[in-house]
Amino acid sequence: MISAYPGSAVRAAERPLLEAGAGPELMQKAAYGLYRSAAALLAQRRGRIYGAAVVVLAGAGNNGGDALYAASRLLARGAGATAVLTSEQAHPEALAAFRSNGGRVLQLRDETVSAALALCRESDVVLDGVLGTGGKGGLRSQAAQLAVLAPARLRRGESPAVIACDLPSGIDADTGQAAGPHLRADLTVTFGAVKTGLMAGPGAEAAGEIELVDIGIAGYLDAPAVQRLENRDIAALLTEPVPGDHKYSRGVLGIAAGSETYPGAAVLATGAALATGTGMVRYLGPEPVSGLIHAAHPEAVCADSTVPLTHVQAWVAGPGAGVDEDQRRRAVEAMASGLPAVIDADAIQAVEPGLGPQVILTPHAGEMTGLLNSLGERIDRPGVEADPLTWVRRAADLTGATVLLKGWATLVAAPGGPVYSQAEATPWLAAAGSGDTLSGILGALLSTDRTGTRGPGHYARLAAAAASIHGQAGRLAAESGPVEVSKLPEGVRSVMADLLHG
Ligand SMILES: NC(=O)C1=CN([C@@H]2O[C@H](COP(=O)(O)OP(=O)(O)OC[C@H]3O[C@@H](n4cnc5c(N)ncnc54)[C@H](OP(=O)(O)O)[C@@H]3O)[C@@H](O)[C@H]2O)[C@@H](O)CC1
Ligand SMILES: [K+]
Repeated sequence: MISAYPGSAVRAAERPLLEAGAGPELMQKAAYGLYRSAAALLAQRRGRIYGAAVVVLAGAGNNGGDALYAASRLLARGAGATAVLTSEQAHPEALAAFRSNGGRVLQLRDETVSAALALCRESDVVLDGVLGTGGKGGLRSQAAQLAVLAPARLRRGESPAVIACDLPSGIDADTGQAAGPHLRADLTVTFGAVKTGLMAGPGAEAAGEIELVDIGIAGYLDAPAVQRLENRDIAALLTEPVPGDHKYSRGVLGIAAGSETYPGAAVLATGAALATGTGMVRYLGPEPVSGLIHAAHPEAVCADSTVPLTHVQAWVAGPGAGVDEDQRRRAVEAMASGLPAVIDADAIQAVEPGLGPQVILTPHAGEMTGLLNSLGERIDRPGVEADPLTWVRRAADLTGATVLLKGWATLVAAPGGPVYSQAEATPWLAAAGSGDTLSGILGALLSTDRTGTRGPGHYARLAAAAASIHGQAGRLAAESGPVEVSKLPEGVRSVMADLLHG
């Protein structure tokens, strides 16, 4: 499990150590961690550090100090380095160490911006030390013009790789908001604790991979604000069939999805649920959709029945339901059933406050905007996308349901409880039908759930697990070309096999 803390909490945890005079020691630990990550990346990209071209973007504060000390160590290994100073001040001791190891310095001014950008583009690695947890707002003045730098991951492996020191400059360390122009990275090397701003919204996109450097403050931190499940956490949430099980004891998933207008959503949700592993799928919906499901998945049991008359352990309602009134009624009944229920897509419009955490709403940003406005908030879609951490918490608190907000980092909030962030997905999953498969995966996990723990956040953890399985399946599929959503269940089966037996 990865635990994340607001930048303000990390600063508070550092305070007693700083007051005890340990600031320089903490900075050396941070800088050494950054140096090691940069050295590993350079060794991987070009075989050796000797002769590498390094650019340090250094702001006025300790963040720039970290980056300058890290670059000093690279200079000592034979790299060449230039510091681009984005402020009139720089950390004095770190800059002196950098100069004495042979580093060159370029002061960023209007007339040097293009030279600085050219240096970056010709380098092997850029260390972004403009702003860390002390940054307020986005990049200012000439530094804002550096935001055009594209990390190598966006440019098919070309140089330079960008490494963010603690967090990408211009990103809010608490919320992940970009308060204006900001830098983006291939790798963020973060100190003391992962910041929540790396787990949500623009910050999650800008961070790239995340590496944590222990600087000895973990003991001073309280409970994390955001967590991320790793595969061993997900494996502990899964239930495997045992000898003596039958289809009903394993768990039955009811799916009230699809309509004559959008029949495919029901087929996709059913396929994903079966690939995740459930005892049986009972499908409720119009006859033409049942026919398609039978053709693709003969093991599904289909009926045009109601929710109260159908015996299942969990529900999925909403994908592809469109304006079908019967499917809308089934979604309302599923929410009222007391059973775990995934409420997706069109069914989200039927949400009323007063739900329980066993109801899991799975909106994308557009559906989230509609939901929040129906609950009395005044917010538009860009507002939700800019600060998804705030809004996913708000939606969970307003509805009483668990809320999964899809995105580059998918966020899951339990009402009043923990928040999870999963960022395993690939941009290839931004495709029609992708959300339907996520519903099926989550429905299957809920239907077979026998972990017996129902503490706060239990349903949020299962939803986070589903988001991770979905993302990993997408990545696996993307390895062999563009992702075809109807084939995603094959990837889901592989991911499940690894989780269960890996
Ligand atoms: N504390 C510790 O123990 C350890 C901290 N560590 C490291 O320190 C980092 C925090 O360092 P920090 O507090 O010095 O703040 P930092 O992020 O470098 O920037 C502040 C400077 O920038 C300025 N400034 C603010 N906003 C601005 C903007 N938009 N555009 C331009 N300038 C802006 C601001 O000036 P102001 O505007 O407030 O006058 C101030 O001069 C942390 O992320 C980690 O990397 C590690 O070494 C481990 C030990
Ligand atoms: K930074």
